[in-house]
Amino acid sequence: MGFVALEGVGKVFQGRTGSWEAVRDFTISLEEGEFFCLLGTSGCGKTTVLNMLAGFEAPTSGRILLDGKPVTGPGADRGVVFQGHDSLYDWLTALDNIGFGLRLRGLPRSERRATAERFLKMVGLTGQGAKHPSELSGGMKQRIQIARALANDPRILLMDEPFGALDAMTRAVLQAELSRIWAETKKTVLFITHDIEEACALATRVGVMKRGPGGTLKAVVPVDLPFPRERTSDGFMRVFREVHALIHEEIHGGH
Ligand SMILES: Nc1ncnc2c1ncn2[C@@H]1O[C@H](COP(=O)(O)OP(=O)(O)OP(=O)(O)O)[C@@H](O)[C@H]1O
Repeated sequence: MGFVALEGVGKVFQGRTGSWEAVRDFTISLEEGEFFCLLGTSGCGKTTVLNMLAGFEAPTSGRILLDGKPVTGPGADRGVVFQGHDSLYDWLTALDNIGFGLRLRGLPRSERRATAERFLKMVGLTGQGAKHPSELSGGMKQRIQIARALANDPRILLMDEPFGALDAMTRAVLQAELSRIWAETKKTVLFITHDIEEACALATRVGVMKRGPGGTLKAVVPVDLPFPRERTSDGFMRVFREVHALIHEEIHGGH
């Protein structure tokens, strides 16, 4: 069994207009240290899968195990990074945002500060720690979110389209930074994106989902290319085309 195991996981939401099967029979096993990108068309259930692993939503069928133990709710062993920046606390400085989880865990101020500074540096923002979120650019806020998640030393990083709202240039820079940080920290990452190129640039494996209702894993493509990825290389193009074909079928109705 892998470090993370989703076994026959399903989710049916009960809403005002009836029930909706968001995810059906989703099974995947992730090795420790792997970077798994989950791709799929809008509404196929990607966020629902991530939310269940994060412990924000309970599966209605199947089970989820982290290091052999069932996931029953959120925990410090999982760090979550979202697309928006709303999850940063505006009344705290960037440094205090990074150290927030450490404060909750009761670490002394000096230790918190040293750890927060270390992660501020890791995301390339040394010297910017005294700024508040409203004084930071979108890219900087995403860096702070990543630093905050890492400062808590989670076993796995769960990232839901973290670069989705950024311009193409900032996005490319942050992709490169994340790839470097991943290599440095050896964290396991589950990364959701709509962007095929982003997935092929970052992942050790790309999972493509079938469209909903009842979104499920359709195929897993290993990306056996060295880092940093050369996006114009033949190998990259080959993987890109393979993933693109899988997504294309979902958009255009093939099954
Ligand atoms: N709390 C909820 N109650 C009812 N239905 C929900 C709820 N959350 C999600 N859904 C439905 O489940 C399906 C999957 O949603 P989800 O957000 O997981 O998709 P996604 O693949 O992440 O989409 P996107 O790429 O657009 O963010 C959608 O049809 C959505 O409307």
